[in-house]
Amino acid sequence: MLLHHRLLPRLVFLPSTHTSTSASTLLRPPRLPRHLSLSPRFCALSHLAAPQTVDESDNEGPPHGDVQVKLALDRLFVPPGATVDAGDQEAVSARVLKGSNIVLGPYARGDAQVVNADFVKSSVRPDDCPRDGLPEFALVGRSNVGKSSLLNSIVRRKRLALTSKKPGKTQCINHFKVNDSWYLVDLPGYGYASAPQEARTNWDEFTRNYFLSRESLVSVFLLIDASIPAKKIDLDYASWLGQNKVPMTLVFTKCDKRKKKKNGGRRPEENVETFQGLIREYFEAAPPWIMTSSVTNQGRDEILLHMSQLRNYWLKH
Ligand SMILES: Nc1nc2c(ncn2[C@@H]2O[C@H](COP(=O)(O)OP(=O)(O)OP(=O)(O)O)[C@@H](O)[C@H]2O)c(=O)[nH]1
Ligand SMILES: [Mg+2]
Repeated sequence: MLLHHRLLPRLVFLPSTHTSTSASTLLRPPRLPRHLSLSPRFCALSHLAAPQTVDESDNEGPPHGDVQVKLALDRLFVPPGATVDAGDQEAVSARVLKGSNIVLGPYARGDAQVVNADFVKSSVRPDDCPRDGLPEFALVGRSNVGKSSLLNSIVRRKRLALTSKKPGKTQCINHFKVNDSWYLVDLPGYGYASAPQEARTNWDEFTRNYFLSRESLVSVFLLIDASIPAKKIDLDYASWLGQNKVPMTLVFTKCDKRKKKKNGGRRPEENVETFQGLIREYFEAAPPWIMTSSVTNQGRDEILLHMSQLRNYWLKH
């Protein structure tokens, strides 16, 4: 079993019981086999979250009283080691990171600042990646979604990772070491329509092999462009990560883009809400998500705190 699977308790898929609407049918990821629903290993950690009921009655009538508390808590990501008291919603909401559903737990400590960051190497095969076993986070998403820009924003450097207006800029698995103790990994994007089919498939396979084989991978950060409506390819990617039990955080990018007309008439917050609604149908519990902008640095400190708690938990277990 890969070490990083220990961070999975809240990222288990659930086959959807909802009836389809026309919008969600268009974007619906493939149905998941039943055996991927909650396993005993994950149940052992279910005290971390309020219990969830998934029968059809959940859809009947407006939530009220205890039910409302329960539904709200179900939408939070409660990190390993944290407990949530369903009767103390105020205390819980004080621990939720701004622009996210991520609750700050006991593993978030004072190591969430970037002191130094260096490019280490580009690898063309998962086997070529650094072998020092330090924990790492991989940034993946459609070409041009802003992976390299987010990396630069996180480490407060303008050009540590190369960015471009043209999709397809990043090639290979690029490792950047932060504070001499953990890695940020910049990856090639998926879904670049102008790339030759063969090259596109190879990069995709290459990235997915890395996710499946890399023992020091703490979590994948799947970037979604919040300035445009939800794309099926992103839901499919999230679905694939879930089916393969790869821990993930959804990172919404370009949240500074507010020109309604240019962005199909919808604000980033609306696109984020829609994406979450679609993804909720397939997860037993909400995956962690966070809103960011590499232009305003929105979400930068919050991402660092989230990474810190995941890393500290990973190192201790
Ligand atoms: N407004 C805005 N633009 C952004 C943001 N992040 C990235 N961009 C722009 O989006 C374009 C692509 O950014 P990159 O960081 O190169 O994207 P990438 O995902 O690394 O792309 P590939 O390496 O080609 O897969 C660049 O023109 C960036 O300036 C953001 O948060 N807000
Ligand atoms: Mg890039």
